[in-house]
Amino acid sequence: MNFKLESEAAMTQQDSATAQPARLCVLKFGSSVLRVESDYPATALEIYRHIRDGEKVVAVVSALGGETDALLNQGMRVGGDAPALLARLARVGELHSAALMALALTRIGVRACTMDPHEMGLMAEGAPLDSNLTGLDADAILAKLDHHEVVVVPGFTAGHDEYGVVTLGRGGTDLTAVFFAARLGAHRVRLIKDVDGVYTADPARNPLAERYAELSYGEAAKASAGLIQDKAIVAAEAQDVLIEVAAMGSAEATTVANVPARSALPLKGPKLRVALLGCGAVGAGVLDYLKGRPDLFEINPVLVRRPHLHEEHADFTDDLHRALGEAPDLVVELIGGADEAAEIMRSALRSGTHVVSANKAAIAKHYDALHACAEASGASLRYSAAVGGGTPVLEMLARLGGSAGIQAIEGVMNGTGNFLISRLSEGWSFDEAVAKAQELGFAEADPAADVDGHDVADKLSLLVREAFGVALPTDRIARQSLREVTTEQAQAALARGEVLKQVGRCWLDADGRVHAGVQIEGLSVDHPLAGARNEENRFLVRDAAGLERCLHGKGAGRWPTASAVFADIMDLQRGLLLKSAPAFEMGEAIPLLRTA
Ligand SMILES: NC(=O)c1ccc[n+]([C@@H]2O[C@H](COP(=O)([O-])OP(=O)(O)OC[C@H]3O[C@@H](n4cnc5c(N)ncnc54)[C@H](O)[C@@H]3O)[C@@H](O)[C@H]2O)c1
Ligand SMILES: N[C@@H](CCO)C(=O)O
Repeated sequence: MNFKLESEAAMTQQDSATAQPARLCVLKFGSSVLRVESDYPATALEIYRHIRDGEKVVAVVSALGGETDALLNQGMRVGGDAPALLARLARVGELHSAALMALALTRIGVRACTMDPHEMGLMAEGAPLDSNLTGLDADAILAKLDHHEVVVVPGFTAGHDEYGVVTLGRGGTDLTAVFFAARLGAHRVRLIKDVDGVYTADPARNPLAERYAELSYGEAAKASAGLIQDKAIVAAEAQDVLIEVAAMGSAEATTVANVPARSALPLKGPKLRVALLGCGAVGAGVLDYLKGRPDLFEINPVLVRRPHLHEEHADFTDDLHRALGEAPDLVVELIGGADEAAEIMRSALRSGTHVVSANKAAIAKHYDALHACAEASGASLRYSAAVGGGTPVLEMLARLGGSAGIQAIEGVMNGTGNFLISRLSEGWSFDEAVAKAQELGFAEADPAADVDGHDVADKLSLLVREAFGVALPTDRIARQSLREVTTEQAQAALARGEVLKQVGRCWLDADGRVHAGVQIEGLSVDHPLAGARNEENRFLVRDAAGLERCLHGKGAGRWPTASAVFADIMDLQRGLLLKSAPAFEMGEAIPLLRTA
């Protein structure tokens, strides 16, 4: 059987840049959320949420909490009061933070870079410690966004004709974010803080303080009392940039725009009780993320095979009934395997419990039964990580929907397989490479599923469902095993200017029939899939108009996969919260009285 598309050449030659440009979103993370080094992973998740929604992100970051003061104090101690030199020193905190943020994003498989002010043509005028932004080379940023999902920008600092570099005054990262939104045409900036909006008074000190849903720039300047930098509010009004003030992971925000003040209805729901089943490569990452939000989740004892191997025995169990507890709101299934896992998910869904899973084997095999149970009870079933790990390909298909008329999907969609081929071409033996993939947490419990193409076939079966709406069982998808690849073949391909790849492909033919297959192919080095390294996944999605979209990410491993699972959990949490307060969107226009 020939799996190649007739029009493959045309498909692969087309530049992904010809597809619809992604929406751009400017997010700002201040030192109220970047307090310590361990805050970077949670912040990376917040950015990932926007990428899943199909946006490109400019993430503007502050220094870690306390670092700017520490630098300024150090400067004063060592050399006294020389503003231009202090500005050079103080900005180091933001440069440091931007690099850490880009690294945290890379860990979960997001293509991120950071740029220094001189690389972005970011210029300011004024006093060295209190300058105002005047120029930006927007094309330089947009060019970076062609090949990255995120550009991380150090806030608070810019170049200066006289002083070389300067800072923008305390809270200056807000100003950087507003300026970038205006110059990049985003017209909206989301400032992520440790509060979920602007209140009539500091809610940490005054429990009677009320949150604004919306307020004008002038009101914001009065009410925010330093929460938003004053210069940033003035710049936003002048440049017609809408400001949102929001907490991490929140559905809510206070909007600052040219609108009258309006109060927000309280939006508080009970914590979700989570039953986590499995604490292996992926489950341990998800547990870490869940524990990071004790304000949102209560966790039942986690299901594992050998509780005594875990440090806190009491929090683990090998008893499924104990793990499920009385009535969890959500079951997170990460035990793997097709039938037992599917039975657990079916039973949960039947009783109205929401389910999040990464298990392509179970969902591909029991797709109809699982969805029928969810539909009957109204419970949600989410499985973003089942295809692509942290690469949000299912979300892309859902966004394109029926209207785009997807014609074909091809991809490198097994991290283990790609890792194996990469190692073989470096001269490793097959067994050494498999053992390493297992050690790194990429491989399935039985790595034969990765090696013989079964895992890719499960993923294709799910892609076919989501893209074409038809059933194509895994066992009807022909596949070629990686066992057929030798070190010599991998190296010979490289010598010919090709790379071997395990390619999964599904497509609609002219009669509307769906085909799919998995095969090992030599791709020329300039093929869009050829550059996928190690556990990376890449997908090419072509629609009826011939437009092609290329999606990159990490397809396997703890953090990319756990990030996708946790993003499903957070989407569900936000959805339930909004559902529990249907009046939220329609909060009344009530002028607020200051309570302090
Ligand atoms: N590892 C990845 O990179 C990755 C990526 C995407 C999707 N997935 C999917 O995520 C799921 C979990 O994968 P993983 O890599 O974490 O697997 P894993 O083997 O590392 O972890 C599974 C855990 O579940 C436990 N378990 C299995 N059956 C159990 C049972 N009956 N009772 C108690 N404990 C049980 C195992 O002991 C193990 O600790 C699988 O469905 C896999 O296909 C994994
Ligand atoms: N074993 C799978 C996990 C992600 O689905 C892989 O290597 O791609």
